[in-house]
Amino acid sequence: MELFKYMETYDYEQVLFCQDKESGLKAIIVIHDTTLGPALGGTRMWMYNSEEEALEDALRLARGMTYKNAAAGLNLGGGKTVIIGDPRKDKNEAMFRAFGRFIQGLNGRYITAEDVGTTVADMDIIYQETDYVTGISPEFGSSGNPSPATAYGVYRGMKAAAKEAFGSDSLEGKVIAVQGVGNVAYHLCRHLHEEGAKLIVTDINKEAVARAVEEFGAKAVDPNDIYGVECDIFAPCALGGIINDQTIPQLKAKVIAGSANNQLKEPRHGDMIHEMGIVYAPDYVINAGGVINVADELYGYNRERAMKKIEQIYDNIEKVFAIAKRDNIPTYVAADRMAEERIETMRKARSQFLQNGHHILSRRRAR
Ligand SMILES: NC(=O)C1=CN([C@@H]2O[C@H](COP(=O)(O)OP(=O)(O)OC[C@H]3O[C@@H](n4cnc5c(N)ncnc54)[C@H](O)[C@@H]3O)[C@@H](O)[C@H]2O)C=CC1
Ligand SMILES: CC(C)CC(=O)C(=O)O
Repeated sequence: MELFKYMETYDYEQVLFCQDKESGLKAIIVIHDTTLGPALGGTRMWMYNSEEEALEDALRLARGMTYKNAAAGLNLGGGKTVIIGDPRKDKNEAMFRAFGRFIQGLNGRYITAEDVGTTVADMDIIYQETDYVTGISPEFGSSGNPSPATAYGVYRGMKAAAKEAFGSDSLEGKVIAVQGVGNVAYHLCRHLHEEGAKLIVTDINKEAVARAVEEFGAKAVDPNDIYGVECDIFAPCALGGIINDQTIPQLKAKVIAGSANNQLKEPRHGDMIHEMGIVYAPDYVINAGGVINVADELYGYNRERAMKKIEQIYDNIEKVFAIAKRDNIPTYVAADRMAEERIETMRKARSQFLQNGHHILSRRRAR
């Protein structure tokens, strides 16, 4: 990859490569855009096949956070970290302490939290070295694991998408195929089960599948079979890139609504599902519950306030559908438009010189 060319094309601000030999830390922090405020986005730990693959993932995820935070109405920019390694084997305290020091060095330009492969316990270690971490333990007055909040937001957004596709937002009796039943989807399945939906689940982790079968009466299928199952709604809740040339022809669902980041392999796949009449709830709009929850920590965490904002994901998804209809465009383009409009409006509103500029982190420091 020609990194600077790529950064220029998509307006990335900063890419940092961090290594610490003793602990084995190999991390890439990407800050995409800080127009709205400091960049907030989680840290993913994953067994990438190459450094190139890790860099590409970090770049895509960071840009997604700019759009996610803007669309959610947060005063935050977009960033993300990937740590190269196996989260089951390669973690150690020194690694997250070293990583925390790199974040502290950015002096608030980037704030981290959990993502795939990292946990509240990891964030607590990072917190030993930096103020700029969220999703830490409730004992520190924080919001803890963001996954239940993400799941609730996806549930709300899925209801809005169901209303668009079926004329009612009730999920009772709807058949919902869930790909990946990890941290987020476990809680999502609980909401869906409570509302009377019928669940079909898959995961490469057999224990996760067994839990969903036992607790929610879900039917299990093999990972490769999930795309083609007869269902009303497909909920991608594992990794990205799963709406692609191979999977689209298999889809039977009328709605795609799930937590995974970067669900469309390429933008043209968003066009393809649009032409098929599938109602697509754009990933970064529907899965913003977690970031809304952890962002509330910056004001002094208030669960009620955070949940109220997460409820609004229903309205945000409706807004996206309205823009898509108004401008006759696919929903993924409508979501980008909504986010870009907010960034541009705020860029203009905040363009005049201010001696002692105020931003979200100055509130945190004042406490
Ligand atoms: N945790 C959160 O609050 C947020 C998560 N997300 C996104 O949601 C997705 C899920 O996140 P988490 O639940 O936290 O991760 P997780 O790692 O707990 O769950 C993902 C599950 O997908 C399974 N999986 C992986 N590859 C699979 C495959 N090919 N087929 C079937 N299952 C597969 C894994 O075994 C795991 O159980 C990720 O894309 C993440 O970036 C987005 C916003 C917030
Ligand atoms: C706090 C996290 C849930 C934020 C993030 O990285 C995401 O939404 O993907």
